[in-house]
Amino acid sequence: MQRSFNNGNAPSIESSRIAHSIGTALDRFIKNNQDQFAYASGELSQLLRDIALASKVVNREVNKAGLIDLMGAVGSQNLAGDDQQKLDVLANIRFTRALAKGGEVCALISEESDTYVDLNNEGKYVIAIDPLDGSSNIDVNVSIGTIFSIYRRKSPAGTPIQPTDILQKGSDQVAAGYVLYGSSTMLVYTTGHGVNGFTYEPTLGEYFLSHPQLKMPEDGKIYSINEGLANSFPAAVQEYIKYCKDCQYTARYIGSLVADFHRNMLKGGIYIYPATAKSPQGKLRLMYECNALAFVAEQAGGRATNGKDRILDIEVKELHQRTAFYVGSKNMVEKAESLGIH
Ligand SMILES: O=P(O)(O)OC[C@H]1O[C@](O)(COP(=O)(O)O)[C@@H](O)[C@@H]1O
Ligand SMILES: [Mg+2]
Ligand SMILES: [Mg+2]
Repeated sequence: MQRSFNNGNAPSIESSRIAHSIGTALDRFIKNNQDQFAYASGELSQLLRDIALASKVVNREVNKAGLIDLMGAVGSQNLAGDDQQKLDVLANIRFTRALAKGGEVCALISEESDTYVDLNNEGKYVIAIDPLDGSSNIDVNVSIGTIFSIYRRKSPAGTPIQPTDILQKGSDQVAAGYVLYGSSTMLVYTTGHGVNGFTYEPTLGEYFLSHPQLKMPEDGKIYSINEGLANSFPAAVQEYIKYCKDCQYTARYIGSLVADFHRNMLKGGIYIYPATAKSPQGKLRLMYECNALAFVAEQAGGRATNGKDRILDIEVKELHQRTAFYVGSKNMVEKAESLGIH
């Protein structure tokens, strides 16, 4: 299949290089783009390979969750007070094990763990992860995901982990991305040199480049927000929703952040989870949900804010810190900001 990248004009060298890289296996792609990583590329390869490996196992379990008794809750709650689903816990185990075995990670921050977990003290990286995003959709066979942020530790490898290693701002991320377990399974990530998407080929058991250099349209006609909570939204958010309706935009809300974000990145749109009466700080977590998607969004030409600050500039004070989240097409987020969202 030949894709034209510039409306039928003679493809530029860059676009034909990109066109021909479609179908490149993830490992090969990382090797071919070693210059894209500030640190020793072997370490990034290993880290992404560990995340890809765990996601393949989780993907297999997600696909047959109903058959292998992986539906429903385990009876305990995480620190956020969410009922932990069996797949939340299992995905957390799969990623923790794969990253521990890989040896590159010294500390793991997870939605499903109250405190960070020490892995390999010689490791140079800290990872924040939402092992299973969209938990309310697990039992109803709707797309779910995994979200990850990768940081370089600040303290020397082999020394005790310091708070400064853990509580890093989003702008300190060296790589970030997500896995989407949808009609197909995709791994999408950035190392600060654009965003690339890989589709999983289950018979070969490998991810292949399918969406090179993803760009988020600057404008869109889709808005994603849980309007069931509208009565407790700030006035400016209600005003922005009215603006979207007046423009006859399309309302789309899956209820899985990764899936709503991914659609809006491809088609153009805005995802909003504001502060509400129930969650006055917002619902979503800065370290393992918003920072990663904000990095991906900005690298794809989009924008991410809490209404006042750029998400990536927000100081991190605690592991499970929440934030209001407005992310998506640049002009749509700016429009919402111009109405005074906060
Ligand atoms: O049900 P609500 O309040 O609309 O919240 C849905 C949001 O909460 C989340 O499910 C939170 O993530 P987890 O499932 O990882 O806890 C997001 O994926 C989703 O966008
Ligand atoms: Mg989540
Ligand atoms: Mg989760």
